[in-house]
Amino acid sequence: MLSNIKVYVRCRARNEREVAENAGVVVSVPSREQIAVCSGAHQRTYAFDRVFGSESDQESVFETVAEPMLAQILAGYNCTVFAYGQTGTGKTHTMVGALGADHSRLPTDAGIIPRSVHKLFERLKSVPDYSVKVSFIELYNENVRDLLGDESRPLKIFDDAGKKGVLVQGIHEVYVRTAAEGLRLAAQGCERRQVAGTRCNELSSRSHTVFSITVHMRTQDSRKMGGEEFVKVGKLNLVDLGGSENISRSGATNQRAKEAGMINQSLLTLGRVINALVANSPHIPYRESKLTRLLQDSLGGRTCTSIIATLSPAKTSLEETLSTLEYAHTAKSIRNRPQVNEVVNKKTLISEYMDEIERLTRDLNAARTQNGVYLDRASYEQLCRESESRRIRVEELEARVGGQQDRFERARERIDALESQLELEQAAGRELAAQKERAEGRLAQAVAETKQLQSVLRAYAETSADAAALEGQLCAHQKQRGRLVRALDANQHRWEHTREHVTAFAQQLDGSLASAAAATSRELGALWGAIRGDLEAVAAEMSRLSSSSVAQLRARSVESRDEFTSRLGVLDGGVRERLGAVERDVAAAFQLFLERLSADRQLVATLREELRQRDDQIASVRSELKTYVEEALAQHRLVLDRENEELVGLVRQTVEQQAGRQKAELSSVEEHVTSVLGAMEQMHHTRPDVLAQVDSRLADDEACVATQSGALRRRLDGWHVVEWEKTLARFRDEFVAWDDERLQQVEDVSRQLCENLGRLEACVGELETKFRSAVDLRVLGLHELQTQCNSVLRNLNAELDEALAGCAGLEGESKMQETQVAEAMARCGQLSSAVAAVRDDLATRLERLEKAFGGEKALLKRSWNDDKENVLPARKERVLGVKDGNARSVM
Ligand SMILES: Nc1ncnc2c1ncn2[C@@H]1O[C@H](COP(=O)(O)OP(=O)(O)OP(=O)(O)O)[C@@H](O)[C@H]1O
Repeated sequence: MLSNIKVYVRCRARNEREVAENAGVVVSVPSREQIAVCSGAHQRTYAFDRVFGSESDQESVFETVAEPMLAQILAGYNCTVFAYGQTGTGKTHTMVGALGADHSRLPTDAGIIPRSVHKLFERLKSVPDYSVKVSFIELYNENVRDLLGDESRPLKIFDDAGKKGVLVQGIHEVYVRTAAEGLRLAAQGCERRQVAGTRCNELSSRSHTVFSITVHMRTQDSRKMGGEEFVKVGKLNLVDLGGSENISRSGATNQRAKEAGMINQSLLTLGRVINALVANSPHIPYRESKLTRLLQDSLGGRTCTSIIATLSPAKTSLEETLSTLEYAHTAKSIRNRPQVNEVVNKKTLISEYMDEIERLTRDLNAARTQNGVYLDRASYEQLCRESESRRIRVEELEARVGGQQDRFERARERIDALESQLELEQAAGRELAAQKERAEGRLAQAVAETKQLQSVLRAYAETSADAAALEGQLCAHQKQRGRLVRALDANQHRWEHTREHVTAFAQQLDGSLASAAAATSRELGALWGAIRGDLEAVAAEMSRLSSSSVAQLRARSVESRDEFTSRLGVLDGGVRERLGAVERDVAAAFQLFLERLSADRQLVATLREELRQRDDQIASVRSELKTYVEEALAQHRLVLDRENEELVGLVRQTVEQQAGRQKAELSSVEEHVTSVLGAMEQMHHTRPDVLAQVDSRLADDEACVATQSGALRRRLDGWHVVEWEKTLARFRDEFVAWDDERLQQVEDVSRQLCENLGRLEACVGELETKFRSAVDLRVLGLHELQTQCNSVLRNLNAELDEALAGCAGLEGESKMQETQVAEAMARCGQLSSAVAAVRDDLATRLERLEKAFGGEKALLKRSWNDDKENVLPARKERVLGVKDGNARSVM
């Protein structure tokens, strides 16, 4: 039945290079079966069996493309999946993907090959008897190379006329019993594959590869086959084509350009084959390239085929994308005629065995007729293949040992890295310890300062009694000072009073003087009136009297004058007396005032002296207090120094103890590392021994083979053919058993090595964990210490703040007291200067009064003397003249 080959498209997301180039996206997936490409203003849409966008994962691709094929393989069909596309679009990712280190499990990114192997073995669980073999070849520069066998020998492709297919001569097909084995071989083949970095792909495949899985299944179908047993064969070819590459764009040169040229050439032929198939051309150019020869059966043949075309969405790959889509679209029209492979029944098998016996008989005859061991070509080739297989096995084991050596090296490198990390950690630890020491130093300093402050506070507290006493003294002095100030105030009062008194006295004096002057002028007026009356009476009498009586009158006048003189004398005496009394009063008042003044002066001097004494006392108390505090501070500083030293010693001791502990831990870790390194070294040294052991075992094997073949040769002489057949069969069995045993031994050695490595890795892991936990523990310890230090520092700071606040309060109080004292002193000074000013003012006023009084007294005296000397005689003369005139007129 004809069926079209299935074509799928997978478009990945933009890769890093395309993102860096800011390449636009020209591909979109409108539906599960369609893909659209924008080419300028045009958009082209292509339909396929399924389109996978960038979001689709490996599992969905496998489930859609490859999983359905597994059922067909188990039904006895040949199936092929191949990936086609521009370089770097994800062919290898789709076909191989991730293989992982543990081949018994599938990584998430596992591609079609590993998933097919796993799924196949899962499905085969229901098949009673089966065998699975895999092969892996690559087509590199038009040479077929065996990726599981000898790569250096190119394989030949020839047509298998009987089976109507293409055979690869000498291909190494390895039987696998588990999926893990299949994956291991796939990984081994991938490692051997030709890859190189190009501008488009860092790990570009430079070849086409075919990974084939062949399944033989023994089944029994009573209905169809008449109960006969038969063997069914199915085959899955998984092809990862090399990427088509625009050499001018990829910038490939030399070897890379040659590889790209070869890949492009074979892909071109593939395209021509596809076109010819689609066009139903009578000639299909399969033989034009080895690729098309290998894929001959998959393209237009009896195989179920699927193609996955891979694309980049970037605008920069538009040309290649369109070309790939055209290619894939054309391939959709290829029609295959899938057929079940021929089943092999028992008869066929017997006839195959007969052929084998015949071949062996030919060997026997050849051995009989010639000296030495002679085999026919097929047996020889079989033996060669077996020997080659053993050689490959040895190579594999060597590679495994090499791999293990690499792992050893890596483990050693890890240990080196761990050691250097350890050193770094140690340095970091040292740095941390130094930091801790510094922090502790700061802490110690803070503690010392705090203690100092505390001791100062204690000193304050301890000396509080003395300070209180001193404060009491200070208070007493201040009270005394207050008293003095009050006394000064009282004194000022008294001064005020005295001043008022002096003013009143001066006014009184003024009044007395004024009344004395008024009395004197009154008396003088009365005297003058009396004299005038007398003179007028004398003049009247003189005018009446005769001149005779002039003498009489003259006598009377003399009498009057005498009387007047005596009356004047009386008046003078009275005035003098009054003036003397005033003078006495003034002198007494002055005396009193001076006495009071001197008493006040004395009082002021006493007060001043007292004030000075108080000030001296305050100063002495203050200096005493200062000395006391200084002494207390010095004492406490000594105590603090001692405590500080003790604390530093304690901290140092703790740090040393901790450092010792850490050192011990580190040295134990180092010892552990050294022991592990020693063990590794030992293993490293014993590795050649193990290899030598393997070699010697192999040599033994070879010797054994030689012995066996000698024995065989000896036995062959004279043996009957039937016996020979039996012996040969036995020998084969023995050989297989012996070979298995040897392989087992080698595998044991290898397992042992693996176990050692595992132990070593566990040891390294343990060491690493231990080291990490030690480091973590240390870091934790340091963190705790830091937290403790921080909290202690915080507490100390709080205490310090409190202490400082207390000190500030005390200082404030003391300053306030000092200010009060200073203010009081300033007030005293002001008062004393005010007192001095008042005193000076009073003295000036007294002086001025004295001067005024003295001037007035002198003026009064002068005017009195003047009057007495000038005015009174003139008046007297005038009176006498008037008296004389009167007397004359009388006469
Ligand atoms: N669908 C995808 N999802 C995630 N990564 C992808 C996808 N397709 C390709 N890649 C990544 O792109 C890079 C190139 O892919 P890959 O090697 O499979 O390309 P290629 O077509 O095989 O190239 P070449 O032809 O040069 O060998 C790889 O790193 C691969 O992991």
